[in-house]
Amino acid sequence: MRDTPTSKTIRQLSADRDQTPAIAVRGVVKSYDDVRALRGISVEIRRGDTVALIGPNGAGKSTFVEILMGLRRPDAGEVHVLGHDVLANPKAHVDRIGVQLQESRLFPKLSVREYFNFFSQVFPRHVDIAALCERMSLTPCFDKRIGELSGGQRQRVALALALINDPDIVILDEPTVGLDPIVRREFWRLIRQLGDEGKTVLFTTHYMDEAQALADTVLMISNGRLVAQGSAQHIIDTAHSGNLDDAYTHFATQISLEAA
Ligand SMILES: Nc1ncnc2c1ncn2[C@@H]1O[C@H](COP(=O)(O)OP(=O)(O)OP(=O)(O)O)[C@@H](O)[C@H]1O
Repeated sequence: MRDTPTSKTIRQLSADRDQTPAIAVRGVVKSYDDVRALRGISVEIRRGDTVALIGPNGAGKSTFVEILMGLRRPDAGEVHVLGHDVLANPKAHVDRIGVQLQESRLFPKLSVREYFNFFSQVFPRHVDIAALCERMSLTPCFDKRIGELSGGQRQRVALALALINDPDIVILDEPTVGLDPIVRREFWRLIRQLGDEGKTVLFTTHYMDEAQALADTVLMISNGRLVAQGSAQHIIDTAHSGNLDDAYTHFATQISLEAA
């Protein structure tokens, strides 16, 4: 007799699938000619976690994120995103990821409406545009050009575009850079909401207070290596420092001295 799955086994299968890490990376190495950008990164990120990726300029953060997105191929290692083997099929996961570009990369002459229309055509599954605009407080600027908006509004457009396909993983590149303290806090609220909705959020930042305030897990990359990972408090305790700023300096300096 053919084995038909019961509803229990289907539920179990779906529960098992949900336990697949959002991101699982093992032994990832990447060089650009003689520059060793990543020197063996291994990390697992649980679904629904908010993760801050921090590290000095040139540490390898962008290379790491680009590999997760399937835009760059590592020289060695394994990369799984939402259970998909990214190296075997770099496109299988792309419609489940949302990426916030730096607002400065948006074309100033296009309107918010044109951007939203374009992005919603790109993705077969997308959220209700009017509701997304409302949530991002962009309804009054819907027909304005990007060049007419304030920095905070442009950044909200960039975040909204990352959410258009209702992604499971949201990647944010320095989401609050250049924003005033009030708008920055507003962004923190929006990012927390994404976590509350069960989305996995991975953001890069140079602001330690931001990493501390938002992240369940902080990944600290220095010179192509993952030098610390865990909650902000765990990293602070490991470095025997009083705050994340000092812990960051501690680990980054340690690695620079080892590399010298
Ligand atoms: N396309 C490339 N060709 C050659 N070298 C590169 C390329 N992209 C990055 N690199 C080098 O690889 C190293 C890691 O760069 P990466 O951009 O990943 O670091 P980052 O942590 O994102 O830096 P930043 O915070 O400045 O954006 C750096 O030494 C950088 O100069």
